[in-house]
Amino acid sequence: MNNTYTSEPQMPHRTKMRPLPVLEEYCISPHHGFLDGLLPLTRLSSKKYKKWEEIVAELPSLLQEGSKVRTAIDELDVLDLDDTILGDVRELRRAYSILGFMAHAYIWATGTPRDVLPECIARPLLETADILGVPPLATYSSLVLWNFKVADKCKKTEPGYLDLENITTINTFTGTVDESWFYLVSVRFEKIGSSCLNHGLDILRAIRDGDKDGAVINGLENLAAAIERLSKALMEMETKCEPNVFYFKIRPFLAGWTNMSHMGLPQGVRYGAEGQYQIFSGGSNAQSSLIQALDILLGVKHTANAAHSSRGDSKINYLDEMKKYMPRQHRDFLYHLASVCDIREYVFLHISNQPLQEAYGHCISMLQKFRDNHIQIVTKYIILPSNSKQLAPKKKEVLNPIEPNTKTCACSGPKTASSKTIGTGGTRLMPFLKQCRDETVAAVKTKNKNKN
Ligand code: HEM
Ligand SMILES: N[C@@H](CC(=O)c1ccccc1NC=O)C(=O)O
Repeated sequence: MNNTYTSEPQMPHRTKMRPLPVLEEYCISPHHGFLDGLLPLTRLSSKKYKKWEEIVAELPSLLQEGSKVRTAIDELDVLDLDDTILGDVRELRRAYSILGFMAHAYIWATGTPRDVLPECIARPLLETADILGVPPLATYSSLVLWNFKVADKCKKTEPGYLDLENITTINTFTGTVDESWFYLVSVRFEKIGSSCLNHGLDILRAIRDGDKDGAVINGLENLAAAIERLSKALMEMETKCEPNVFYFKIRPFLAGWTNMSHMGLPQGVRYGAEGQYQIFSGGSNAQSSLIQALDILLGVKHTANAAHSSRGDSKINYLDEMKKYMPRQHRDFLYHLASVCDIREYVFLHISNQPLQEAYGHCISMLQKFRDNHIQIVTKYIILPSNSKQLAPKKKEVLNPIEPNTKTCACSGPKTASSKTIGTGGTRLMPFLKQCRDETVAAVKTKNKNKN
C-alpha cells in the first residue's frame, strides 16, 4: 500500500543497521513471553536448603503471630550458595524468590517493621540478586514470573503449552485465594501478552521489508486486538481477589523500602548487622517488561515525574528506574528493541496514509483504555479501602496498611487522599498513573512533544 508514498521522506538509515532482537536470545518465549519457556522450580533440589523451603511454605501460619516468623528466621544458619544453585538459573530464581518472601515477611511481620535483615537472609539474597541482575528484595519476577506452577499435573496438556486454567502459585504470604489470584492475573497477562511481542516484531520486519501488501497496517490491527485482550485480563482481578483482603492483608507485605519513612523505615533496610542501609522499591507491575515493551513499540515516551518523590522536588523517571528491577536479559531486550524501533516515526512519515494513521491510533487507544481500566482497579483496591481504614484499630502487633505519606509531601495544590496515597513501588500513585495515561494519549496527538 505505501509503495505509492515514494515521494515522502525515507526512513533514517540507522534503524536498518542493527538486526531486530530475537526473543529466545533474551530468555523470552514466543508463546509465553517474559515467562520462561520452562516452568519455575517449585523446590530447591538440595536438602541443604530444606529449612528455607519449610519456612516459606509455612509463612501463612507463622505470620498469624508476626513475631513467630522473626524467631524462626533468626534461628536459621547462614548458608553459602552451593553448586546446585549457582549452576542452574532456575535454582537461582527459586532461591531468590524464597529469600524475597522471607525478607518481606521478616520486615513487615508486625506494625513495627524491622530495619535490619539478619545475615542468614541478607547474604544469600544479595548474592542471588546480584547474579540475576535484580535488586535484593521481592520483585515482580520473584512474586509473579517465577512463582507459579501447574495445579493439576494429571490434567493433559500439549507439551510446551501453558494451560492458564490449570495454574496456581507456589508461595504466598497469607495462604488466601485472593493473594494467589492477585499474582496469577499477572501470569495470565504475561502469557496473553506474548502475542504483542510477536506482532510488534512483525511490524518492524514489515517496515524493513518495504511494507508489502499492507503488512504494517495488518500488524498494527493485530497488535491493537492483543492490547485489548490485556485489558480483559486485568479486569479479571475482580473475580477472585477482594479489595479489602488485598488492601488490609496482602498489600502490607508487598511494600518495599523507598519513601517508607512514615511507615517506620526512614533509612531503608540494612542488609546484615554490619551492612549498609539501602533503599529499594517494592514489587509492582511497573516492573513488567511487557507494558514497557508496548510503550517502546508504539513510541510512547514517559518523562521524569515528581510522583515518585516523597518531597515532590526531585524528579526521576520511575518507569526507567524500574527497568533495573527486571531480569537482566529482559532489560537488555528492551534496550535492543528501543534501539531498532521506528514504528511511530514511520507512521508520522506517512501522515497522508489514513488507514495507517487509524491503525496506529487504534493501538494507542487500546493502551490508553488499559491504563484507564488500571486506574479504576487502583481506585477500587487502594483508594476506597484506604478511605475506610479508620475502622481498623491501629495496634503495634497488627499489620498496618501502607498509609499515605502526609508529612513529607511538598507537592502544590489541594491534597486529597488519592494524591498522597503511595504505591508499593513508592510512587504517589494517582498522579503517577494519570501521567502515564496522559503520556500514552500524547503519542498520537502531538508529533513534536513526544518525538522518538
Ligand atoms: C489490585 C491490583 C492492582 C493494583 C492495586 C495496582 C496498583 C498499582 C500501582 C499503585 C502502581 C504504581 C506503581 C507503584 O508505586 O507501585 C501500578 C503500576 C502499574 N500497574 Fe498495577 N496494580 C494492580 C494490578 C495490575 C495488573 C494486574 C496489571 C497488569 C495487568 C498492572 C499493571 C501496571 C502497570 C503497567 C504499571 C506501571 C504504570 C503504567 O505503565 O501505566 N497492575 N499498579
Ligand atoms: N503496586 C501495587 C502492587 C502491585 O501491583 C504488585 C506488587 C507485587 C507483585 C505484583 C503486583 N502487581 C500484580 O498484579 C500496589 O501498590 O499495591
